[in-house]
Amino acid sequence: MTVSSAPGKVYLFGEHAVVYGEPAVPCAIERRATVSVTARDDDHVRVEASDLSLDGFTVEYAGSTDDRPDVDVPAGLVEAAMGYIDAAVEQARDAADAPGAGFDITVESEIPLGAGLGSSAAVTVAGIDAATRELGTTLSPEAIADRAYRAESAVQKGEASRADTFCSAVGGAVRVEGDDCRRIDAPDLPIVVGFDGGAGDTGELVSGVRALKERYGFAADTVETIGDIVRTGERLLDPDADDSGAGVDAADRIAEVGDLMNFNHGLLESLGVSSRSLDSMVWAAREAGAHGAKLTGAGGGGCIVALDPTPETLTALRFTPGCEEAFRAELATDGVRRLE
Ligand SMILES: Nc1ncnc2c1ncn2[C@@H]1O[C@H](COP(=O)(O)OP(=O)(O)OP(=O)(O)O)[C@@H](O)[C@H]1O
Ligand SMILES: C[C@@](O)(CCO)CC(=O)[O-]
Ligand SMILES: [Mg+2]
Repeated sequence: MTVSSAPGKVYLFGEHAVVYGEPAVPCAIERRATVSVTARDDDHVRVEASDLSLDGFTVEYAGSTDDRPDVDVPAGLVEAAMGYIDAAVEQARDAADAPGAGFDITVESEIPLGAGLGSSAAVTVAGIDAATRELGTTLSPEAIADRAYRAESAVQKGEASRADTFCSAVGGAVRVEGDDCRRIDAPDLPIVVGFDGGAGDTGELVSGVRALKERYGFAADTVETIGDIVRTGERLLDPDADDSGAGVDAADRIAEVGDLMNFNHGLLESLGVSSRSLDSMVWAAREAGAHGAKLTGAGGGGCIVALDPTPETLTALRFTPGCEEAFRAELATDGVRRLE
């Protein structure tokens, strides 16, 4: 058996705009998906993903193409839910030049699904890494990132950037602009996450932004302005990379990163990807004294990210109607981790 894990992420800034070639800065967080893979004698794929919940159903299923799960859920839903694992298996078979390889796969995850914390990227990255190693091929984190991007892109019908998968594969804070992906130095950030218990559909939300952008010039400008926020923010995170932020006190720089996150949230809201519960968690964090707060990931529901070194935001979120869970998130310095 081969076991790999990969982290989820929050976006400090840049989601959605990154799909159109603007830069984005996601940060990996210590919430992981763990995938265990054992090669089979035949070409079947059996998947156990017990925390996969589909509109209120929790299913445990087996089979990739032939023996689909025996549950009372429409086949299309299961197909959609299994897409990332199927795509990861395809990438691993291709990388190891073993088109007929079969696997028993178990997925365990601490990352809520569809909530903006990159569960799909983490499952895909860990799945590709474990399955390729099980077949005797070891890829670099960058090669895993590239294959995971191709897998996510296929499932999301081309509506994906490299940001989530690169961040999950290499860990830390990263900067992604088109095909240019790199790790960046970032200070230790006091990250707090609020989760409304809900989810958004990444593909649908991305299409919504695309439609607005095609219809209105000012929506296209909004996407470009998000890029400007990222270009300003990255100089604050890593003043050594560019001396425009040098000489500014570290605490002041983190406070300014918070201002930029607030600005970024407003623009995401105007692009139609926020929700009432995300907005109310953002406001709860701001009123509690957070440096800044914004939705993270595709939006529509799910998580917000705030910066606050004090316990105030965490406490306020826990008392905010609509917030189901709030936690402090450690930056994950490791990306994909090889456990067995
Ligand atoms: N534990 C898991 N087991 C199996 N599949 C999972 C698991 N976690 C996530 N997935 C897959 O990822 C899908 C969710 O991906 P989606 O991109 O919609 O949200 P996300 O990655 O959590 O958030 P975002 O992309 O906004 O950061 C699930 O529907 C499922 O197909
Ligand atoms: C909305 C989006 O920018 C981030 C989802 O976590 C989509 C993507 O980059 O693939
Ligand atoms: Mg995703």
